[in-house]
Amino acid sequence: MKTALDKIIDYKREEVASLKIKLSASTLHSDALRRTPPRGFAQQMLSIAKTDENALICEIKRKSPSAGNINTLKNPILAAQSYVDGGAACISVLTDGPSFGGSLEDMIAVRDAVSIPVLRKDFMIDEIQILEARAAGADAILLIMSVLDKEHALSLHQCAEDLGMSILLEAHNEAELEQALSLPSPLVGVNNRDLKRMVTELETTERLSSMVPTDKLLISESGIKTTEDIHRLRKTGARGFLIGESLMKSEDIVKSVRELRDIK
Ligand SMILES: O=C(O)c1ccccc1NCC(=O)[C@H](O)[C@H](O)COP(=O)(O)O
Repeated sequence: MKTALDKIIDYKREEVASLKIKLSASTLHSDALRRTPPRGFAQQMLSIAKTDENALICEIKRKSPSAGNINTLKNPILAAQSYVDGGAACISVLTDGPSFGGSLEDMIAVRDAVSIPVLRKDFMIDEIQILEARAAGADAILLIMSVLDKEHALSLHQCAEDLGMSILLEAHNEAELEQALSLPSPLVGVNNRDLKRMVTELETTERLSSMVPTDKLLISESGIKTTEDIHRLRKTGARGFLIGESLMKSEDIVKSVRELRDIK
């Protein structure tokens, strides 16, 4: 049976095919190069983590396959501004429509409204999506190891790097993490959510953390809700945290971000 992730990748292939009919890679490439250079997403994460503070990537997320509706979010800019006021290091904006209710327009609006780096969170399988992301202003992209073999991940990594973007590499198990660690980006995310079984366990970061060398920044992703969760994850050496649902559901986003950021 197909998992939610398999279904997402199926329709991403269709989206990529239509994008290629609608826009040429060379036009997108010129648009991407005409943009002002990307904000340093990796630099921002690394410099905060170096001070032993928590570098939070706060996510704009309306709905998800695991949670259903999270926040109708009429204006993503308001949430993004609260993230900035709370002290987020960077912002991630889900741009997938069918499963997450996001759009590239959300990312553009957020990127224009804030001055911190912004990641286009989507399921990247083709260079054209990366060109589209940079042409729209994105500073960083996510590469999910479970949907890319090593060669494919390396070529997408190269494409993003050539455009000056930062790359967050995501792994959920030992083999994926090995693949992520073989790539140059210093940002290594361990996703606590098993995207195939849709189960979220913070133990995943605890189990895999010892594989991550000190010259990489370990970023724990998904299922992070409380100050206790951050306490627990900091013990693994993680100083980066990617948080969506719990912040999107918070009644006071600024306060929640501040609390999670300030935990030592
Ligand atoms: O969140 C999902 O249900 C999901 C399902 C299938 C593929 C990806 C999915 N999530 C993407 C993410 O990586 C999370 O949005 C991110 O790590 C934040 O997680 P959370 O704090 O649990 O919202």
